[in-house]
Amino acid sequence: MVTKLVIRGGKPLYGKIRVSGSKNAVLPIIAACLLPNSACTLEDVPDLADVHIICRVLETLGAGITWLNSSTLIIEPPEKPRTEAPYEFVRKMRASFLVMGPLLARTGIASISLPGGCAIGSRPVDLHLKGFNMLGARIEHGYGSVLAEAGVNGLQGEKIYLDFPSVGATENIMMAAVMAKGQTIIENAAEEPEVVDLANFINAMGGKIKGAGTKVIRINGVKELHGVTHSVIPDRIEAGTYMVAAAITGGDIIVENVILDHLKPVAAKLKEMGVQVQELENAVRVTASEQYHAVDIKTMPYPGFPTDMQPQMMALMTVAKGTGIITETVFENRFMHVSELKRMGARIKVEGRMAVTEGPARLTGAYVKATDLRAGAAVVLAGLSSRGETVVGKVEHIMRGYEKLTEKLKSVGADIEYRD
Ligand SMILES: CC(=O)N[C@H]1[C@@H](OP(=O)(O)OP(=O)(O)OC[C@H]2O[C@@H](n3ccc(=O)[nH]c3=O)[C@H](O)[C@@H]2O)O[C@H](CO)[C@@H](O)[C@@H]1O
Ligand SMILES: C=C(OP(=O)(O)O)C(=O)O
Repeated sequence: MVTKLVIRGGKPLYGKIRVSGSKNAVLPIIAACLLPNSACTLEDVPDLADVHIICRVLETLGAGITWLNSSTLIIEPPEKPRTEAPYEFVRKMRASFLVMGPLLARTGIASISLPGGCAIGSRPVDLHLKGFNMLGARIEHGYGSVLAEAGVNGLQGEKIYLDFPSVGATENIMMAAVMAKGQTIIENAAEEPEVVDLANFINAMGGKIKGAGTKVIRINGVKELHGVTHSVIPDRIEAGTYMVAAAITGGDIIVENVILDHLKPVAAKLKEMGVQVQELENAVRVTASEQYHAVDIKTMPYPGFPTDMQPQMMALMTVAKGTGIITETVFENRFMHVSELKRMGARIKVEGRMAVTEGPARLTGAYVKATDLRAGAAVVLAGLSSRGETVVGKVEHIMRGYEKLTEKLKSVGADIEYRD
């Protein structure tokens, strides 16, 4: 079993990398495959640990899963889904909780283990449950699980205001409401591109969702949905990570299969630091400069700067000149990478939700660990630009979100490999 990544850094990366389909778009889309009355085909599905987990969850609920090839998936919905998603899966991946909305829509009842917190925060699901409750489901907690049950009349459309534009709550409520009676309005909804991809998928199946990508989403309930073929959007966070790889190694990479519109805040901050970012057709070229300047970054819900790119940008900031302030507003504990980057020579101080970087630091290889997915990406990026050898432990976190990471990086000249 693979347990670590070994990187011999200091090489500028040159060439082309193709970005895979989005992890965070495909997970809710796979959950939504429980909704229609016939099979769906999903294209550009990334071959990732998280994708295999959600597929196992669907199989447990009675769905049929067939891989046509490494990126095409056929999902046959169960005629009568089972209604329980056990802890075994939810423990491994919080996004398993996204089957609750579709199960409620299909069967009127769902029992899912409560996902605990994780390395980046406590991550409650209160907003998901509040939404289900407003649609008429009774919510009961017990034995580490949550049971949601619609009354005899099924779910009823309602106006739901989210206290925070939660991505998962918006998606889960949208999926629950798609076959409810009447109209559901989600106010202060998440505007992330992954929410839009899910809405497009559901609409192609016959759903009636308007406004996805804005703060107000209107869903008119329909009686049933039918299977379709859908191509998943490119992964904006994977793209952003490779953009930083070009910059931090002093290289020049064309990142292909990119919707640059989804990466506006990342591209803007890279340019502000002095990185050259050139838009191409469905691609972006990122060319390094001699010296970068530190900037201030504040993570926000979309279209703000994505929290999922914060650790990678912090890695780049450590080699930039001057003082930069990174403020994390989305998750309360997303600075686990700081101590790992410091082991590599970075100068960073954390004060509450702010991290202050001082640079430029000359990074050196070290033994570090991937404390979570994007923290792992940050230490890989730092390792690629460091002198000497970096060994990254706990790579299972990285494998959750980066398809063919070593192959892609090797193809642009990196010296990197997974090891047992
Ligand atoms: C699989 C997936 O798509 N994951 C993404 C999704 O996670 P996820 O959907 O879990 O993120 P949310 O937008 O829900 O969470 C944002 C904040 O809201 C809080 N919250 C959320 C729900 C709730 O019921 N109550 C509550 O308080 C969370 O604790 C967190 O502090 O969006 C995050 C924010 O862009 C990304 O970092 C994750 O990569
Ligand atoms: C935090 C992330 O994912 P998840 O919500 O699945 O933990 C991420 O993709 O960076």
